[in-house]
Amino acid sequence: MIRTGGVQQIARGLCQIMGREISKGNFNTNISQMTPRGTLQLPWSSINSVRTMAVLPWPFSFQPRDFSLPNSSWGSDMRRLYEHYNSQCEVETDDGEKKWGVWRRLPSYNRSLKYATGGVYLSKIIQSKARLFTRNIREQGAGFEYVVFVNKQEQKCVCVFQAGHLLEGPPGHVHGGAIATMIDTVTGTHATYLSGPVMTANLNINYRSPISLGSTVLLTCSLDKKEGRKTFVSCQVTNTDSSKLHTEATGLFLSITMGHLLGG
Ligand SMILES: CCCCCCCCCC(=O)SCCNC(=O)CCNC(=O)[C@H](O)C(C)(C)COP(=O)(O)OP(=O)(O)OC[C@H]1O[C@@H](n2cnc3c(N)ncnc32)[C@H](O)[C@@H]1OP(=O)(O)O
Repeated sequence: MIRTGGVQQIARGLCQIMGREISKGNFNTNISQMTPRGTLQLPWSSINSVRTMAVLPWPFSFQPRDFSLPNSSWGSDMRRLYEHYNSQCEVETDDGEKKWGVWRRLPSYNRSLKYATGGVYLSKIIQSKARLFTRNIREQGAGFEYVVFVNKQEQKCVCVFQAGHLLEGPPGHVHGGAIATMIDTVTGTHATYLSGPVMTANLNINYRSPISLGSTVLLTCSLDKKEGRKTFVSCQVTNTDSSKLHTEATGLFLSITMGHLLGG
């Protein structure tokens, strides 16, 4: 039996991951939880044992690894596009003051809810070995390497995605299911950022041209409309200079209460 407080804490954790907070049942953007470098100030920083370990860099600490940060497997296109958007997350005013830019980098963990809630309620809803599907391949560069940036002003988000060798479908090219996974992940993240907790109700995907294994592509998502509990998002997957369309998709996301995930 989950107490109401537990459900609220899980919901709050999910929203903190997305840079939002719950206020009297509404979702409000809360950029005050984000540090100047675009990462989230998460509640576990107040937990003593974690704070003690936080001085050590991953993988030598129990601090969760943020998978959206560059690693040695990233190729030049991936790094260049990361820098391009990351440099617009923070701008310097004429008097040298740092201010938020139009983009935010979203951190990415392999067990978002656990880290967001300190793991207190996680064991009651998912197995201890559960991991986020896109973040469960240990070898860097072998699977899904990606980083998501959101632009609240334009209700737009981009994902820079480098497809590793374990995602092969047709020889030398990326599996359609892996592309669908990334589209679901990024459109779902965008819908969550805009509307709070959602689940995918419908995805329509048109594959226009194959994606070479190992290449970097851009997923660009925009909000089409919101109607009550429904958030409609569209997505284009292109090469890095947007001159070639690989895939296009539309998604419908339904807002849910955390009770929906708990089977309520
Ligand atoms: C922090 C890390 C973020 C990572 C992001 C990862 C994103 C990954 C997202 C996912 O993969 S979610 C997993 C895949 N999705 C599912 O498993 C969802 C399974 N389906 C459900 O749980 C329910 O069907 C759903 C929550 C989607 C809707 O059930 P509800 O009972 O809440 O809604 P209901 O069936 O009453 O429908 C509400 C409205 O939506 C409409 N609707 C529902 N499903 C639809 C559908 N498939 N197509 C079109 N319309 C649909 C429905 O007609 C109705 O329209 P009206 O209000 O206008 O009458």
